[in-house]
Amino acid sequence: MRFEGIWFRYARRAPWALRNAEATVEPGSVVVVLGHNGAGKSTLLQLAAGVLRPVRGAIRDRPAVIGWVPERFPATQPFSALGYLRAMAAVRGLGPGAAEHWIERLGLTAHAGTPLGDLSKGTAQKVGLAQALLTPPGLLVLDEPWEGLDAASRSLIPEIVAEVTGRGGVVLVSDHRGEIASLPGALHWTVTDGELRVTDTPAHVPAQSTGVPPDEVIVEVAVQRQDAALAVAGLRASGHRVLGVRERPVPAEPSATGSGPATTGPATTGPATTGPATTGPATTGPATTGPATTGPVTTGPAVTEEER
Ligand SMILES: Nc1ncnc2c1ncn2[C@@H]1O[C@H](COP(=O)(O)OP(=O)(O)OP(=O)(O)O)[C@@H](O)[C@H]1O
Repeated sequence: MRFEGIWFRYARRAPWALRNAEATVEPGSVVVVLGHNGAGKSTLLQLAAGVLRPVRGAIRDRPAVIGWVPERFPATQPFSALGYLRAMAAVRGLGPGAAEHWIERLGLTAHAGTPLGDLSKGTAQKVGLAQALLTPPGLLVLDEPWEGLDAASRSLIPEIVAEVTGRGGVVLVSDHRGEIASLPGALHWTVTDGELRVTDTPAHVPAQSTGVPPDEVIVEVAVQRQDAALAVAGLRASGHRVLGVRERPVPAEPSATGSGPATTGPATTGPATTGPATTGPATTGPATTGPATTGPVTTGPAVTEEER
């Protein structure tokens, strides 16, 4: 997925909330978007999700299925938690059981019958997360997902992130609380006063930060694009940890840090996997492309004017 020269502002003469953002994110990657309050993180994430449209520039190769969890889940609708998720599942053409699965998985059973408006912030946040996951997303956008979650629930986020990237999906997540440490291997983008900098590319992620202990090695393999999800699942089933899925090999010599595409180099290559043994054919970069079909929530999309 590529951000090509994205400019955005909320009104015709308002200051630019995002200026000329350029970046590329490869299939199977996690990007943590860092920055101060008001820097433009949520704006960038909403553009990524297709909730906002760029005033200038374009987002290319966005996965077809998008899950978006906004910073604040809009809990003002006349549904119970389960009723809401069932309605969202029905909208997406899912059979019975999808809502119940996520109610159980996210520990929401005790709140299934509670009206959305009566849920605590953290519980409402989990309902927001559940709706984004009803259909497995190729792009999952999480705006401050840890906000309001208790210690026991926080580990859900890395688990879910790993599941999405393991299928070759992309996860963009904003973080101003320093929870980034729980997402080893994540890339870092920093937004400062509307300017996006890619502060960590795959070539710059030290092996240590991918959480590879000394008794493990990283094995890079390439597989056919269409086999990626299966290969990732196979590697996991064999007890290996899949660190990522990407389109291109990491350059031998790290290039300079700075803004611009997250990776460079010719196409192909699979993800890095770790484990005691080398596996056979393995993983790689699926890249679902196509139009953005945001799947989530309840607030109406804030679509802006074409050009201001
Ligand atoms: N709906 C809106 N209408 C007008 N201006 C907005 C709107 N949403 C955000 N802004 C402005 O756009 C700029 C970027 O805001 P944004 O919410 O993207 O920042 P952020 O980095 O996500 O901040 P935080 O960490 O506080 O959530 C800010 O100046 C903000 O005031």
